[in-house]
Amino acid sequence: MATESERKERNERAKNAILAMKAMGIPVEKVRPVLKNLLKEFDNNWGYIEADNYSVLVDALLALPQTPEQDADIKKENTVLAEPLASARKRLRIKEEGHDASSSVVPRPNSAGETAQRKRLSEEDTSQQLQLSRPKVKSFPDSSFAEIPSSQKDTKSLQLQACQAPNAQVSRALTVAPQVGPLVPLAAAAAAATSDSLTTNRRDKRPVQEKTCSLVSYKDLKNEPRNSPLVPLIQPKDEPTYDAEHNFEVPIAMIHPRPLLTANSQAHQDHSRHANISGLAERRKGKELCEYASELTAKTTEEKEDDIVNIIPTVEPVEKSCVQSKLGSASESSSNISLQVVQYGSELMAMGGPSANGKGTMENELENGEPSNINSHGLVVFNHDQLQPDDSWLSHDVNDITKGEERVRISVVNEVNSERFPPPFHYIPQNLVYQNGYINFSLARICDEDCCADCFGDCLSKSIPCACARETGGEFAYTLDGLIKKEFLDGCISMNQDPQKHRLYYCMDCPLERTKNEVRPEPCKGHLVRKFVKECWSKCGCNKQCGNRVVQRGITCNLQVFYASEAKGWGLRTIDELPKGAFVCEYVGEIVTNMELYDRTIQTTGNARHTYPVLLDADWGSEGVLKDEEALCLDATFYGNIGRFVNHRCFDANMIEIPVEVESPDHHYYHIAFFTTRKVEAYEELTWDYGIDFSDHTHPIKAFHCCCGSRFCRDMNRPRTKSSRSLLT
Ligand SMILES: C[S@@+](CC[C@H](N)C(=O)[O-])C[C@H]1O[C@@H](n2cnc3c(N)ncnc32)[C@H](O)[C@@H]1O
Repeated sequence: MATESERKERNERAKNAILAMKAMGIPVEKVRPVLKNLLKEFDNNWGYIEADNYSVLVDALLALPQTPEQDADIKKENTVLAEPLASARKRLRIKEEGHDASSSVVPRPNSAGETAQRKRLSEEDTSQQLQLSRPKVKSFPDSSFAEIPSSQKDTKSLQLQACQAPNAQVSRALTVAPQVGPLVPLAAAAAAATSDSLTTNRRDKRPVQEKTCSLVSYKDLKNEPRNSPLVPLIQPKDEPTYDAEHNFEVPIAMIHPRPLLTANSQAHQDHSRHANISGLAERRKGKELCEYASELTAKTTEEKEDDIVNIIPTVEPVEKSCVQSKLGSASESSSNISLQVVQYGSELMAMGGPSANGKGTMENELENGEPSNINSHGLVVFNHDQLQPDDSWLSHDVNDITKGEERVRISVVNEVNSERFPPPFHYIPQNLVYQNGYINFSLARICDEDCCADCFGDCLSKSIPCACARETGGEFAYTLDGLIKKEFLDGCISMNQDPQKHRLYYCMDCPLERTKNEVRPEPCKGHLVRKFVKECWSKCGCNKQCGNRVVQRGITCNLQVFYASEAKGWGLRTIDELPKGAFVCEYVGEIVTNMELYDRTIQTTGNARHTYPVLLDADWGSEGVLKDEEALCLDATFYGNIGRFVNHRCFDANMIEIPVEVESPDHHYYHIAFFTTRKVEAYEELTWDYGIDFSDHTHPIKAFHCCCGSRFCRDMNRPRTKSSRSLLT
């Protein structure tokens, strides 16, 4: 048994080794298994490992495969560490024979601790940093945004771009971005835009003569089964529920190392930069580094060999069913190590192949708390996927896809197939201006009658509603329980389900049509005028806990990203039961102008998986002629929140999108907030109606075949089940 002081000393030495490697740009998780094996190999003799600035360790690490090809070669071996260990042993032998030939084997670190190879790496890093802040999408053939009439025909104001079904093998095409300039946070955009903003106009609207939209009642509704009166909403049939028992613990977040050796990944670059600027991420990394170090040394002793992986509990449990399904087959996974190459656009990236339970071994290990690949000596043999230098950027944190950006953790599970993570994107908790969108958050634009400067505490507790309730007819939209009021909610549901009963505005000069054809735009197809919720904000006197501040407080429900089905791909579900009218999350993305969206769309490849830009047109009708920079939408393809995982359900979705005004009285910009349309069971999938017109065959981009499972499904070409066929007859 090691004494306490020996253990401490080992911890210290392991930490130093890891830090030394980290300083050279080698991530912790790459160092860990190699160091572990070296210690085993050298009978815990640290002297060998520390000699010559850890030269044995450096050599072993540099001998690891750096490319998928090398990887594939070494894959023939049973253990990927065989070669580095052999090389380390050879070095040691040479050393013991008195010939330090390290420089002829691998270039030694120079005084700055940098080998030629590492120097090349850091040069690559720098050149990547000089590239762009956002990825470019390849072109969608014939993908004119202008030709997106589906939601218009459906009378919903959400403009959705079709994207490829997620079960397609080739997903999105993230490549190096065009030089479009940095993202501008909303506050910065606002600051830059305040010079002309001093106005007391309630909405900063244009003069009356500019008003060019006229109120026209909606006719010409096509073919949808929406004439039916409001029907009681039904339980979705395709959304699994689980016997939830919250008594399992999951390991702490995976570390996201500084990426190495990526040839062409802009998203990779962004990912690491994003992680670096996050104080929380840094703190986590520091914590994990120490944990890795102590875990490593603790496990190199005889007495700990059987206990290779520590389970570090986190605060968030996952449901029993998920974990149980993995536990069942974890032990089989060690024999099933394969390399799967997945194409992302033009880039080939190696990803961990599935284990017997359909999951990567690392994932099994992390989630089960069991090392999935322990050899006869009790050593952890890391699979290729765990050692791939360039797949780290692909990895979402399965324990918290938000990476600490939200108040709650949101885990990722896949109980269906071996897809480990959703495609990469940057998690942002709030909308960010991409570039040209004009958004002005100046206090001066909010006049006194548009806020409740004299309020104190909680506006909802007052007998007379404050000024902020005026937008919603003098009554607050929220109940004391923080739910959206039934009448308000039912009004919104009815607008979606029965649009013909509601007003449509037709722009004289529609921004959407302008993007399609600037010279000769087609007539406006019409926009629904939606009801807004107005929340109290910073110019109000109430406090942050005021009941009229719900959306701005962010996500509070326990949610989970899960693999919904092969047909639909990833989805979002609630872990707890939710009452009707509960705020779930916002749809967050980059705020782009319709012109910018159009440019993006025409750069997108035909087979890219594209998330759905959502048009912010809820108040276009009352705004006169909108300038390009005022006609906005949200694109969550590259930057988004969990809202991007919400799948579509025709007609009776359990969530609805409601426009919420928070910082700006200007309804060009607002928040799109999802509220439940009914009680939602624990582990039920959360869905919303995208408003797609599946019968619109003139659309240049084919919509997915809807597998929503609703008896009101509008997609006549959907894959039919027996029961849905019988419903039609
Ligand atoms: C906004 S994304 C939703 C998240 C997506 N499932 C994923 O894996 O990232 C929209 C895409 O999800 C898929 N999808 C959403 N709802 C669907 C449905 N009812 N039936 C089939 N596919 C659906 C389609 O591929 C669609 O293009």
